[in-house]
Amino acid sequence: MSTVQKIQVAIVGVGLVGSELISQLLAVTKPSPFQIVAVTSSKKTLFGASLGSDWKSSLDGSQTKADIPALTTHLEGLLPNGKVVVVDNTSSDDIAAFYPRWLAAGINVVTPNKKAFSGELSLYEKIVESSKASGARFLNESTVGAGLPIISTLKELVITGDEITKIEGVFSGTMSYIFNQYSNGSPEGPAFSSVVSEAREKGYTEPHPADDLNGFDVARKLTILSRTISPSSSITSFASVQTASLIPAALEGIPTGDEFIRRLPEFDAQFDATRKEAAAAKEVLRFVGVVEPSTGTVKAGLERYPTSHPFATSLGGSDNIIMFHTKRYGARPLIVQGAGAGAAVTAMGVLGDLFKLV
Ligand SMILES: NC(=O)C1=CN([C@@H]2O[C@H](COP(=O)(O)OP(=O)(O)OC[C@H]3O[C@@H](n4cnc5c(N)ncnc54)[C@H](OP(=O)(O)O)[C@@H]3O)[C@@H](O)[C@H]2O)C=CC1
Ligand SMILES: N[C@@H](CC=O)C(=O)O
Ligand code: NA
Repeated sequence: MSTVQKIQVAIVGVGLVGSELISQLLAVTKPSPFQIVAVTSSKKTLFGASLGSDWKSSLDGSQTKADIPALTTHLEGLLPNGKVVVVDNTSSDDIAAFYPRWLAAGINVVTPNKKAFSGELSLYEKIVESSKASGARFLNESTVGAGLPIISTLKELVITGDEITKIEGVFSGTMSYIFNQYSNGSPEGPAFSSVVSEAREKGYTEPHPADDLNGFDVARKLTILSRTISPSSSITSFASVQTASLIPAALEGIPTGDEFIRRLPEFDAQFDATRKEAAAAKEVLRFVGVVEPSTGTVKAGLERYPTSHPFATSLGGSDNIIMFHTKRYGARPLIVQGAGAGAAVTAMGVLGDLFKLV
């Protein structure tokens, strides 16, 4: 009788999403197709195939320092036993830079980290080439819309020959939460800084919330979508996306999220004036993104919508709403909506990608 080989999973990054992913992996119905072979924080690594719910204390007690090149060598040694996958749950450029090496070696990559797919085109091209050469896959569903089926839907539209005319929507769970709370047509409401803090406490923001408020997180998602439509998309990096930042000039470049959040209340009056202006016109504020391949338009910014518009009436919590306008779907776009941030839904998207390797 042949034994089914388990997929050997190495987890890099055990913050909100990484910890939740481990919980979801440990809860997969037995016999699980997965075996966790390594867990790495920014400081330590734990090797071993018998991780249980006490993995955090085991990792804390590990004497093995975090060392990605050493982890890579270890994983290469496991390839003869069956498929190996690295799950990158960091937001690190340094970890993203390892993807071409992993893929070239035959190690699959699954990740919610947007950096590799939205940064310099040369890194993205190396990733695509390395994957093609070895057959190892990179899967990144949770990079856009967290667990919502955005990347998989787009890939299916493209591969079946539909023509994407426009993708538009609310792509940031943080921005969605902030403006759903902050701007509902009334001139009064909570302070801007307080809703930003709430979004952070709920686990929606990037490790540094400025990466959400400057629009870069949305610009990265739009870059990923553009490259998914066409790997030869002309976007050289997310930095070339037309993006309107919400960060007051005096708060640019603040190194830590804590200090950024502490100083934000200084600018509440400025944001309040924008809310009042919108309310006076019976409009709400929403941070939206657009990709229009035919014109090469890729842009993200704060827009005003009538209080009757679906962006005003149908969004709650951290909802994303993404509308795919295509030739086949004609005048009525294909719409995907739901929570677009948070540990549970993001880890679910990552786990869903892992199942695609089974
Ligand atoms: N939260 C969400 O709703 C969503 C998140 N994502 C993406 O998921 C990823 C993780 O987000 P989240 O869990 O919220 O962020 P966290 O900040 O909670 O977790 C990130 C973790 O990565 C660790 N880390 C950083 N560098 C390294 C390294 N070199 N080696 C190993 N570990 C490292 C950090 O450790 P340390 O603290 O020690 O530096 C931290 O624990 C990000 O890329 C984010 O953009 C995507 C969709 C939604
Ligand atoms: N910070 C991001 C997390 C998901 O990508 C967001 O708010 O959407
Ligand atoms: Na998604």
